Amino acid sequence: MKTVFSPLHSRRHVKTELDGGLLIEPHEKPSRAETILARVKDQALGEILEPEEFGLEPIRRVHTDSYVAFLENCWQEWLADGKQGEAIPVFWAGRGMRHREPRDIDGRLGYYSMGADTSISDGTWEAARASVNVALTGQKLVAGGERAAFALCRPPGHHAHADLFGGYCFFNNAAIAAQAFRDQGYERVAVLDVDFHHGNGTQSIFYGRNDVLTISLHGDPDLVFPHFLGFEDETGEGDGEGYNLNIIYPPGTPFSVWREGLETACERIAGFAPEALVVALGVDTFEEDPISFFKLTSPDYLALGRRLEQLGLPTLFTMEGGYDVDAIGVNAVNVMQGFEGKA
Ligand SMILES: NCCCCCC(=O)NO
Ligand SMILES: [Mg+2]
Ligand SMILES: [Zn+2]
Repeated sequence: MKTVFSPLHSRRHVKTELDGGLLIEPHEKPSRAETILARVKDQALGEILEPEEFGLEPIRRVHTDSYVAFLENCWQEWLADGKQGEAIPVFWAGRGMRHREPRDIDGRLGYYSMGADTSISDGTWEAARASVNVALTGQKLVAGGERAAFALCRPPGHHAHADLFGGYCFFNNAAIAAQAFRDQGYERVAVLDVDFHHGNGTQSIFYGRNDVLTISLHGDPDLVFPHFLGFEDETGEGDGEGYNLNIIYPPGTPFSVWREGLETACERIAGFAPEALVVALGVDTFEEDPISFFKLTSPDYLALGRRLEQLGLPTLFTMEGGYDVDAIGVNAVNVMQGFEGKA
């Protein structure tokens, strides 16, 4: 299987993450991608390619122009406002307030975000753009005939809405790739999110549509991020009614239980009969993940990959979460090797 990787991921190098009232070293750190890349090489998974440049048009097929412009200029606006630290949203429109775009950078940061966990600094824009190019290069490989490709995306994307960043995400790499398939004539595309967290961004982007089926297995949002979306009664709206599926599990869920949800998801995908599959691959479902509460083990990711291959679909994997850096390489590459038949 080919892997797409961009050294530009390292331009995303924020030093802070607001967590528990402290500014901690971000969980979403450069070593995540480097560790996965090292495992890809160690396992000789296949050729490693740098991404092509696809420009802003594919991004604008999913994200609003104003949001794209905000992300491009945010850091400079923050500096121009005389701020000393990294850009962190702190003000949002609460209930009864107005959802309008302010001119002040503090207001704009809140207007375009869903939380304060995702600091911005120089290079965030470049890294987020490169991550989209990684996903789109993987999509091009699959559209060009590869059975599957691994888009080693960093920063991740599945929490990003059309005009919201957060959960360490800026551009929704999986959604942009799914839309690229659609724009290239694929009638139906499925996005399966196996990250521990709900793919709220992906859900929201396609919520009213029946050409892209969105499914996510995740920890109960009553207990974890994104907190305010991802419940099982969210099944789509309008033409999209029935084309969104959320499968929720409690703390301590092992693979033996989680795989039942995977089976439900696979059956729904088979019934939808898509022409391509995008897998938003987070491995924060791992038993040792520092911010999650499922109990998957490293061999389980081999079984996950094998099950996904049995769908028989052209498949693009976009890297999402996973924060046990010691294990992230084995776990992510196990999915690819399981897909390719490794026991
Ligand atoms: N800081 C709150 C948790 C952010 C979730 C990040 C993630 O892994 N999403 O898939
Ligand atoms: Mg998920
Ligand atoms: Zn996650």
